[in-house]
Amino acid sequence: MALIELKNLAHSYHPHPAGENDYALRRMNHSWQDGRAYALLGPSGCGKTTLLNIISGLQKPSEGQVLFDGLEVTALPPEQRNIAQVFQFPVIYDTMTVFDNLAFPLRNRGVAVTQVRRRVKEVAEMLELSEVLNKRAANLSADAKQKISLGRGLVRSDVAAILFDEPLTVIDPHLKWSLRRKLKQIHARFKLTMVYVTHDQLEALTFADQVVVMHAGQVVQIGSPQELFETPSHTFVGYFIGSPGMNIMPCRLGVNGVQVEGFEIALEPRLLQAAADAQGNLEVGIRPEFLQLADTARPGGVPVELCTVEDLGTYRIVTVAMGSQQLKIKLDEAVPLPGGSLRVHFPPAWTRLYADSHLVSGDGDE
Ligand SMILES: Nc1ncnc2c1ncn2[C@@H]1O[C@H](COP(=O)(O)OP(=O)(O)OP(=O)(O)O)[C@@H](O)[C@H]1O
Repeated sequence: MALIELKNLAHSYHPHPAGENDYALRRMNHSWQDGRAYALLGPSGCGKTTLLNIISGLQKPSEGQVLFDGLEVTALPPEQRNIAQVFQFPVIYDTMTVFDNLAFPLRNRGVAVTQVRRRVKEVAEMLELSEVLNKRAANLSADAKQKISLGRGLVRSDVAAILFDEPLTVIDPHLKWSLRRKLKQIHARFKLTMVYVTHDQLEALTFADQVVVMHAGQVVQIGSPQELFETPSHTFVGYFIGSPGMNIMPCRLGVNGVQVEGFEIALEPRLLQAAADAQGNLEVGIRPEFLQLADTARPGGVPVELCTVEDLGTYRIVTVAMGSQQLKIKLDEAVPLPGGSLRVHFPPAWTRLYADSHLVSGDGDE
């Protein structure tokens, strides 16, 4: 498995790009660690497939380099990159048995018969294909065929990386859940370098230990699911991750924090100085999970009007109006909805500040 480095990488499908908007991928520099599972997550058209194809060699970037373990592979085709790929739709040999399909990538490389058998059995067991190993692939369901495709991707242990392009698209929703978990277990067991493209946040957050969030041809954050949730480094990550997404409101600097429509929202003291130095349009952000709703008996907070309460089983989404702004609050079903006049409290530890969409950090590294 390999360390993947992207150096000054950019790609435009235009022969003569005139400006940033002509780039499907804007200039980026990243190192993706050996043995980790990365998910490329973002909405349609943000450049995920372009980036995956550049890593696999299906697409040559118009600028920059791709390195595997320090060796440049930018101009090499996929077959010379020692990678495995799994696509949206099954790529298998219908006339072969499941065993022969799984064995194919190993036999192709002259792996010894006993080793082929051992590895095929191991992968088949993990993907629950053991029962059908001797059946012809042609007679199986679409789900089973895609599992074979996944197995063919996972069967070699000597590949630099395994690249997945929305591999669970054709899978039945019920099975999707178990396959996502399986892939995670397989990763934990074999420590494979995996890059997985998806537009589904649940898929990315369950599968990956590092999620690469993309927006308009740029990587806006690489982090663990927890980091993306707790400290989105870009407002796009705040909106895109979480359900509902982060509450984000325009604000200006106040005395002990920021002001939104004349109401003061406190910031942590270490963030205050950075806030004073920040340039650009300021916005304050907080996740619906961290806002607290109270009645007037609790001192402090910002007065709000109740708009709607959506009951979603184990929790409720409460929408309140704070002046002309609307805020979403996620309340556990066990927490009673306060009555009378309502106030919302913004815990400073969970209140984030953004300048021109980028996180203002109070850690002195901004
Ligand atoms: N072969 C191509 N020629 C010209 N433009 C392209 C080509 N392939 C992709 N694009 C454009 O590049 C941008 C990024 O596309 P890409 O397919 O990489 O995004 P994506 O995030 O994978 O989206 P999706 O999930 O819809 O596949 C889009 O604006 C797309 O229209």
